[in-house]
Amino acid sequence: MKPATDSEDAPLVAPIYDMVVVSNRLPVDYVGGEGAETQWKSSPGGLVTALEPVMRANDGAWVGWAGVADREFDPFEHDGISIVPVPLSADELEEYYEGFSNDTLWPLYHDVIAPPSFHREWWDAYVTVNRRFAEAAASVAADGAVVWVQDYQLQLVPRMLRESRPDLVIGFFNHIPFPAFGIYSQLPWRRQVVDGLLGADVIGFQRAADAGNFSRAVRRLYGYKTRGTIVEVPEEDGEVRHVVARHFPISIDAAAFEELARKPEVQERAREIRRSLGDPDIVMLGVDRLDYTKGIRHRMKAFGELLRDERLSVQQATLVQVASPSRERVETYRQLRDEIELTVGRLNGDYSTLGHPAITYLHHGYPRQEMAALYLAADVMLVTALRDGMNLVAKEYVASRYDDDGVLLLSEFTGASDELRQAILVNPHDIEGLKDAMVEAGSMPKRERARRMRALRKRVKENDVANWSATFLETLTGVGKIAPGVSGPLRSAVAKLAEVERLLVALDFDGTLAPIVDRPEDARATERARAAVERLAESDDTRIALVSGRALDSLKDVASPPVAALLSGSHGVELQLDSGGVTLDLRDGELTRLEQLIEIVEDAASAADGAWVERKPAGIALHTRRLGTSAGAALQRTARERVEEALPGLPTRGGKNVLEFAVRASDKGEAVTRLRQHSGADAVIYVGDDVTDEDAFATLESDDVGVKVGQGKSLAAYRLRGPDDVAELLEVLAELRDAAR
Ligand SMILES: O=P(O)(O)OC[C@H]1O[C@H](O[C@H]2O[C@H](CO)[C@@H](O)[C@H](O)[C@H]2O)[C@H](O)[C@@H](O)[C@@H]1O
Ligand SMILES: O=c1ccn([C@@H]2O[C@H](COP(=O)(O)OP(=O)(O)O)[C@@H](O)[C@H]2O)c(=O)[nH]1
Repeated sequence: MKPATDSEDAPLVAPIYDMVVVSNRLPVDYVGGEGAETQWKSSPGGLVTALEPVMRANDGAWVGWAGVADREFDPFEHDGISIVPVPLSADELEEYYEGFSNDTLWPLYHDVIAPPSFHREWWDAYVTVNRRFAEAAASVAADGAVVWVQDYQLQLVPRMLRESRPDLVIGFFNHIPFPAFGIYSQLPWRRQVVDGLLGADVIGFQRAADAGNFSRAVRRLYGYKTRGTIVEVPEEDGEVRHVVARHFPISIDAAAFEELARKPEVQERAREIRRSLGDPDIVMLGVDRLDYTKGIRHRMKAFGELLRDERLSVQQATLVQVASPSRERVETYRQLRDEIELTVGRLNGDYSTLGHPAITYLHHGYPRQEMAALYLAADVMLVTALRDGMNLVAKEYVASRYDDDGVLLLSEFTGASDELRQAILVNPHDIEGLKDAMVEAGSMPKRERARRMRALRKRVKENDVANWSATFLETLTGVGKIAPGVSGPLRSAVAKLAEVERLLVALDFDGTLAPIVDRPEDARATERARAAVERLAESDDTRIALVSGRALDSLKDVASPPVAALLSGSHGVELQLDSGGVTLDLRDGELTRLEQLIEIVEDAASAADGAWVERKPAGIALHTRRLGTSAGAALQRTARERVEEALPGLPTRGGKNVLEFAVRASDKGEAVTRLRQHSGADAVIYVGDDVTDEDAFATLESDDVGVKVGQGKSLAAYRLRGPDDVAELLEVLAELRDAAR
């Protein structure tokens, strides 16, 4: 690390970074001292744990607060990461961080476990500090850079950035829950906060339920339309901006944790920890920031009652509780510390014997290596949070247990419980249930422990932190390398989908089942894709639908779909459902417009060699693939201008080397909605490659799966490279569905 100095001049920054992360905390906190090595220590909490590997992999800048008031630091480099410190005064620290962030938003967003305080001067400080963070980010972001803002302390930054730097691509990730509207609506500044967030292009949440709560808040406070994961935000210029609000469950560097746990010195340390505890049969472990959301009191109460009722003894079982110091100047946290320490003292006084402590309480923050040793030493990991955005400790425990041993007891109020279903899931408010679960965990047979841990480990490895950031950033920018085949997370999503009773498999054709070719009439699905589609179409509980921009006749010619397939052509204008008929009938005005349209576009196309016009039942498509990029773009511009002049307001839509006009507005989203209704599907998987498929992705709901084929900005959560990988996906789906029956 280069030494950081107090700066006398303005900080040395330049707008050179293509990727900027902005979070309240930097990965290191300034802790004083003179030597370069002793001035900084790692920051607490899961946010830093998760983002550090992401930042190391991207050559970006990390903008944040250095953990100390009234000090300014020049930008510096730490462990390969460019750090841009933002200063906070002592008053701001009190009002923006301890006050509005941790005594207003934190309790409010965690279901008012503690009462939130609302103070107008705290809000003013929050606005001022958010503006400072936005300015700092803008000052280092290159033209068109990606800026990824983190967490509840900085919810106004996306809008502030969009206003000052419309060139930026802006993402936001909320690490904590987003509450139900009944709770959120208590916030006096509820409209400003939602507006601040809507400045982002993509807003990420930990759980689908959080994203749902946010969308509801948008509808209730602003009346904006939301479709699936999309919020339609009207802008001042009259345009409608699409903001994605969906869940991206965060994770850890699972391989790094396993590697740490496999080190002989870590294993020796784990044995040493057990010996120091008097070698009991069962070591129970809790690791948390000392926070009232973590349910530390509930777990101690349950453990104390088990000792009292002699369902456990201290010779048999001991509890190690790491409670790392957190937000110590906030009154609720001080009170909590007193209460916990009183409880520990009482329980130890009542139940400990020499050499057999009831509770070993450690009010310290430990380095990662010690954490890994603790995880290995623990037979039972207790995660009893009353509400927690994710809880990375649960995932770290699983990642460390390469021996397939250990039991995870996990609160259903953590984000982690959405994924870690093979844990013993508990409601920590139910003390009797919690006690039973603790006894069950302590006495679980080895074979059962191994079965559960294997399944948990598979899940954590499949969705690690690299996958989390890649998925978020791909949604944000549409770029990134797509790995070959069906990725682990997509496979997991499909496995979940395979279990629903009625499934709709909706597929685009060109570029998805069939490789793109120069002459549209030559397109054919690959043999493998066709076989997989036919296999899926054989069962009554799975409906196949082809959703194409092509006219229905042309689709039938090239796709030869299975008899049972539902069909949608001309971007949702034509539908062929089970009754066999095609729904489309143009009114007189539409027919006249269609004739005019054909004349204009055919005339424009006749001037360009290689241009090709396709007539559709309710429109026309101008294909420019054979013209080359600039000539194609010029022809499209001319056609667009001439149509706009003669038929103003006619719906148009650009695709890959194609420009389409329609006399009736419809899109693939409407088609999917109609197909969903018709098939009575409980869930939908939609796979498509073109920009016109984005309308379909926009209608998907939280239990659905959207798969974008190829590169490009997309609302879909998953990616595949091309038709061969689509075929593989459909084969996997067919197999899992057969297995689920
Ligand atoms: O910075 P502090 O005030 O000391 O607090 C530490 C961090 O705590 C919170 O962590 C959250 O993020 C984790 C990773 O996504 C997640 O697993 C956990 O459930 C959350 O509570 C907070 O959100 C961070 O901003 C703080 O830095
Ligand atoms: O003494 C400690 C206690 C916790 N942690 C780390 O802090 C993070 C806590 O993240 P979590 O999501 O569980 O909760 P948060 O504190 O962010 O609310 C995890 O990576 C822990 O390994 C740590 O390094 N040392």
